[in-house]
Amino acid sequence: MLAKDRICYETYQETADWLLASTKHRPKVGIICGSGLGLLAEALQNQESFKYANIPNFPQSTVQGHAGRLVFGDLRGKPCVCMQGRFHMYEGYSLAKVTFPVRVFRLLGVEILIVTNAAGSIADGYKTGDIMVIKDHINVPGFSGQHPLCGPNDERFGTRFPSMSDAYDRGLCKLTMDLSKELGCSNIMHEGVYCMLGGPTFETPAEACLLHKLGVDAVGMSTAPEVVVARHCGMRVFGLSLITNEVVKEYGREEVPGHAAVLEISQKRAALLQRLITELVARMEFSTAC
Ligand SMILES: O=P(O)(O)O[C@@H]1C[C@H](O)[C@@H](CO)O1
Ligand code: HPA
Repeated sequence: MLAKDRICYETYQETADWLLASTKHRPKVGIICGSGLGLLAEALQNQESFKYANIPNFPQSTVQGHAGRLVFGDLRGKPCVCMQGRFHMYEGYSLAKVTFPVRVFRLLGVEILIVTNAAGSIADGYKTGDIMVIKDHINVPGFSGQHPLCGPNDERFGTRFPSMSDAYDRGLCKLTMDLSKELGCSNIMHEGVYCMLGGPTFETPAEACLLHKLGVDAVGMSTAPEVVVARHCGMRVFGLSLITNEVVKEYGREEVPGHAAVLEISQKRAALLQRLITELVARMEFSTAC
C-alpha cells in the first residue's frame, strides 16, 4: 500500500468516537450489504441511520444498489450495525478506504462481521438465485500485493502475520446450513469458495475456465479485503454469496452478465437472506454482554 493511502489509528478512532457520541446503540454484529442487498438493513428494529456523507472520514458509495447509509438497530434483541453500501477497489478506492468501516466497527465493539455479496457462479450445479455460505476465499488482488495489510503493521489492531486458515467461522457456517433446513431453503444452499477479482469487468470465458480449474465456486469483486481486516483485528466472520448470474464458460452463449440483472436477482432474494441472517444473529453468542 502506498504511504499516501495509509490511514492512521487516530482517524479510525475519530470516526468511532463520533458515532459513539451520535448514537446510543452499541453494536456487537456488523453487517455489510452486497449489491442490491440493502434491504437486509430494513429488518433492524429501533433503527438509527447516518448517511456516509455526514460521517467524518467515511468514503462515499458510488455504485448503483449501494445506498450509502450506516444503519444501527437490533435483530431479535442483538445490537447490530449495517452498511447499506460497501466500497470496491474498482471505484478507485485504496484498500485502506475499502476496509475503513471494518476497523471502525471494531472500535465500536463489534465482535462478529457478516459479509454478503452478489457473485457469479463458477461451480457446476449452482443456479441463479442460489445462496452460498462462504467457507473460504481466494484473494486474487492479494497475490500481487494489492492487500489491505501491506505497509507498517499497527499492533493495536492485530499481529503482523495473521493466519487465514480459519477465516470463516465453522460454527456459524454449520449453524446457517442447519437453519436453512428449518426455513425450508436447504435445496438452494451450498458451501463454497469465493474468489475476489478486481473488476469492474465481468470474466472472459477463458478466465471463467481458469477459475473453475482452481476450485472456485463463485466469483465477485469484493469481500476478501474486508474479511482479512476483520480477522486481523480479531473479529469472527461469516459470509454469504448470492448467486446472481452464471459466469459464461463457453463461447457463443447468448446471455451476457450485467449489473442490472445482478440487482434484480438481489432484490428478489433479499427477503430470504434477511430471514436467514435474522435467525443466525438471534442465535449468536458474544464474549462480552450486550
Ligand atoms: O458489493 P458486491 O460484491 O455485492 O457487488 C458485486 C460485484 C460488483 O460490485 C457488482 C457487479 O454487478 O456486484
Ligand atoms: N463476476 C464478478 N462479479 C460479480 C458477478 C460475476 O459474474 N456477478 C455479481 N458480481
